[in-house]
Amino acid sequence: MLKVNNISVRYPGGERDALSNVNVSLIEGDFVCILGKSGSGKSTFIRCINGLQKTTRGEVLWNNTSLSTLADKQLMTVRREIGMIFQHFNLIPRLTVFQNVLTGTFGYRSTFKNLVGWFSREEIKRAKQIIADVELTDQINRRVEQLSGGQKQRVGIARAMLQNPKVFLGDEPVSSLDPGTSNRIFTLLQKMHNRHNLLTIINVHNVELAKLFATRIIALKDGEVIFDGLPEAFTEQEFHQTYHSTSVKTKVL
Ligand SMILES: Nc1ncnc2c1ncn2[C@@H]1O[C@H](COP(=O)(O)OP(=O)(O)OP(=O)(O)O)[C@@H](O)[C@H]1O
Repeated sequence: MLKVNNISVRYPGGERDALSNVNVSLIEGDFVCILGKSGSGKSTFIRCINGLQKTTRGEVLWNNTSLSTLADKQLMTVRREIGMIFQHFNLIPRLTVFQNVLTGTFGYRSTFKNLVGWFSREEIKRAKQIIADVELTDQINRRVEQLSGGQKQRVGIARAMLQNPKVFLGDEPVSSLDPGTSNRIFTLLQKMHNRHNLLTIINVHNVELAKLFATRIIALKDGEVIFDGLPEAFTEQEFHQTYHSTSVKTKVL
């Protein structure tokens, strides 16, 4: 489904590669957590996967099609199948839960319909169902700026789900949330993941969460993959290598 083929990224003016020779193949059903210290390349990796960041070398293939060969419009079609959630939620604060969730349909609609805010009966029904799935029915008409962080992330998840995605990408979606709320958000992500047989890829700083929820862990260090395997194989030693040690030793299981 997703093949990351020996990619490297060097930002303009950068002294070293932000990502270096990364090779990964992922399929639907994989729930992948990306671990690594700040600056190890996690966000750059996510941005390469959805085509927001061009690679300096190598290529990202979705179902055997290289992102680098796609025109902007085709890239938008690929992105429509990728639901994104963000650390700072990226919602429209003055709009309600319902209105924010409905923006998840925008990739499928004409600019005119988006501008005038016309939604079909089917879109409205689905939005209400998904809001119920994330347990926010009682908040549906509240402005998003009045919600807690955990509730905002639920809105983010609902908006992404309305896109009908095949892939769920999260760039540190629980970094600003407390441990209990983070756990509940991951539980919800896992529920959506299993129900729709998604490919889920989440950057996370919390190793415990990764070990609890991921089916596969990838650890980055200085832009290189130093671990790729099952959560139970990510032991104290791998933890130390990822977050403390200066030497880079790859372990792919
Ligand atoms: N737009 C940019 N221009 C130049 N350098 C960048 C840019 N974005 C990231 N970098 C550099 O690339 C490297 C990887 O950054 P990236 O944001 O991918 O790391 P990260 O693991 O996601 O970090 P964090 O956990 O702090 O979000 C870092 O050295 C960073 O300074």
